[in-house]
Amino acid sequence: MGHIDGAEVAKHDKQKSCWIVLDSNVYDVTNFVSEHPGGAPIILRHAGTDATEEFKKYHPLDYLTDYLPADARLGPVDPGTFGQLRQIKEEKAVKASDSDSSHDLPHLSLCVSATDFEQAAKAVLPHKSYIYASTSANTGLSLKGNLDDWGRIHFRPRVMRNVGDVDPRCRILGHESPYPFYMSPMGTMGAIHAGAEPEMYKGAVRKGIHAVVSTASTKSSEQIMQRYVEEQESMKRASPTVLFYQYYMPVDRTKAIALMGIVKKCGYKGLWITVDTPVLGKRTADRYLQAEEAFAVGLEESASSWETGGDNAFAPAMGGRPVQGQLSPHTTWEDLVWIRKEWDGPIVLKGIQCAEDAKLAMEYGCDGILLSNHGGRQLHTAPSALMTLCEIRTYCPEVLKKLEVFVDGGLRDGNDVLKALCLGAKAVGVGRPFLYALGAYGSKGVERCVDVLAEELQTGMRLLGITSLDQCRPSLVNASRLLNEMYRPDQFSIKSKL
Ligand code: HEM
Ligand SMILES: Cc1cc2nc3c(=O)[nH]c(=O)nc-3n(C[C@H](O)[C@H](O)[C@H](O)COP(=O)(O)O)c2cc1C
Repeated sequence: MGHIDGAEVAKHDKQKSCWIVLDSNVYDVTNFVSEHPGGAPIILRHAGTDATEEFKKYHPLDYLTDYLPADARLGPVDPGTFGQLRQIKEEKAVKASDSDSSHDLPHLSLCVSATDFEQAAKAVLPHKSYIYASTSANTGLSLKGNLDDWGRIHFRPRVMRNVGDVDPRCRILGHESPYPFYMSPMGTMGAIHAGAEPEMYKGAVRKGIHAVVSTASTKSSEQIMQRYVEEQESMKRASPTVLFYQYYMPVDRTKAIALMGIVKKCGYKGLWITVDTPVLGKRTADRYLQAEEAFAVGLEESASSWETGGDNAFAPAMGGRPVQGQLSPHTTWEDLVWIRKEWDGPIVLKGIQCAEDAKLAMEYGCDGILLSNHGGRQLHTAPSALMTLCEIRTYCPEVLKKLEVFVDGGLRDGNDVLKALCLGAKAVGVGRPFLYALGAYGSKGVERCVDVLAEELQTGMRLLGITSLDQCRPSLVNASRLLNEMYRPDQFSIKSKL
C-alpha cells in the first residue's frame, strides 16, 4: 500500500466522501459515517484530519479492525505531509497531566468545597465533556430534587459528648473503608481526562476509598483492574480500596454471561446491577448539543432519527446514538435467579426507587440495594434517594437490617453523609464531584475532593455529638419535611409483589 498525501486526505472532508486519519493510517469512512453509534456529526467534524487523539478518548484502536471493513483502510499517510491535513479549531484539550498551570484553573488549594470542582472543570473541559458530566433528564427536576433533599433534612445535635477523637471508618460489603462514602460508577471517563478511569482510581487508591467501575468505561475492565493492581503495588498494598463492578445487562444472554465471567476473572469484589436504565433517559443538554452539531455539518434532518433511542439503548451519553443490544430493556426479577448461579459474590441492585422494590430485592436474596435515580439522568421527577430511604424506614424497615442499603445522588457536603447514615443507610455514593475534580486536576483533584468530604464529615460528627458511625441514629435528624411528602398507600403496608 502506497503512502497517501495529507493534502489529498484533506480534500475528503464531506459526507459524500469522508476520509479520516487514525493511528497514522487513512480510512475511507464514507459508508460508516451514518452508521457510527457516536453520531455522524463527530466524524464529519474530524473528516480530513488526524483524529487519533480524539478517537482514543472514546475507543480502543481495536475498533478500527472490529467495526470497519478491511477495505476501508486506504494506506498510511505520507509522514512528511501530516501538516497538510485539514486542521480544526482546537477545543480546550482534556488535560493529560495533573498540572494546574492553566490560567483558567484556580489553584487546587482554592477548592475548599466539593462544589468548587464543578466551576474548575467547567473552565477547562471541552464544552461537550462538561455537558456529558453535568447533563440531567428532561427539565432537570430529578437532579434538582437530589440536590435539594439533603437540605430538607436537619440535624438534631447532642452537645457535651467528648468528641475529641472521632472514628469515621465503616465496612462496605465486608471491606473496610476509611469513610462511609465511595466513588459512584461513571462511564466514558476518557472524555473527562486523558488518563480516564485509571487516573480516577489512582486517586481512590491513594485515599483508600472504594469505587464502582462502570460497564461503559473508556478503558477495558482488564486494563482498569491491571492499573489498579499496579497502583496498589506502588503503595505496597497499604490501601484498603477495592473495586466493585457496575453491570449493565446486555440483551444477549451469552454476552451477559461472558461479561460476568470477565468481571469475575478480573477480581472485582461485587456486582452492582443497574436497574434504573432499561432505556437511556432523555438527557436534554446532550440533545441540544447533538442537534447543534448535526446542524453545523448539515445533518439536521437525520438528527431526529437518533433521538428516539430504539428499545435497547446503551447508557453512554456523549451524544452517542443508542447501540442495539448493549443494554437490555427486557430484564426482570427472574433474571436474578440465573445471575445468582453465575455470580457467587455480593449482588447490589443499583437504582431502587420505592419501598416495594426494596422488599423484592430482599426476597430475591440480594446483598445490597443502592437507592438512586442515576444522578437525575433517567426518569423525569424521580424520587431522591433520601425520599426512598424514608419510605423503606416506614414501610419495610426489615430491609435495613437484612441488606446493606446505599444511597446516591446530589451529595455535595460530607456532613450530609451523616443524615443518610442516621436514617439507616450504610454509605453514600458520590458521582459528579469526583468527575469534575478528575477533569480539572486529574487524580490530585480526586484526592483533594476525598479530603474535603472527609474533613466535613469528621467535623460534622463532632458537631453532631458522635464519635463513631454506629452512633448514627434516627433521633439525630429531623426528616419531617420529607416524611410529610412521602408516598402514603391506602393501607399502612406495601406489598412487594407486582
Ligand atoms: C472511524 C472509526 C470509528 C469507529 C469504528 C467507531 C465505533 C464506535 C462504536 C462501536 C461506538 C458505540 C459505543 C462503544 O462501543 O464505545 C461509538 C461511539 C462513539 N464514538 Fe466512535 N467510532 C469511530 C470513530 C470515532 C471518532 C473519530 C470519534 C471522535 C472524534 C468517535 C467518538 C465517539 C463517541 C463520542 C461515541 C459515543 C460514546 C459515548 O457516548 O460514550 N468515534 N463509536
Ligand atoms: C457522567 C456520569 C456518568 C454516569 N455513568 C453511569 C454508568 O455508566 N452506570 C451507572 O450505573 N451509573 C452511571 N451514572 C450515575 C452514577 O453512578 C450515580 O448514580 C450518580 O452520578 C450520583 O449522583 P451525583 O452525580 O449527583 O453524585 C453516571 C453519572 C454521571 C454524572
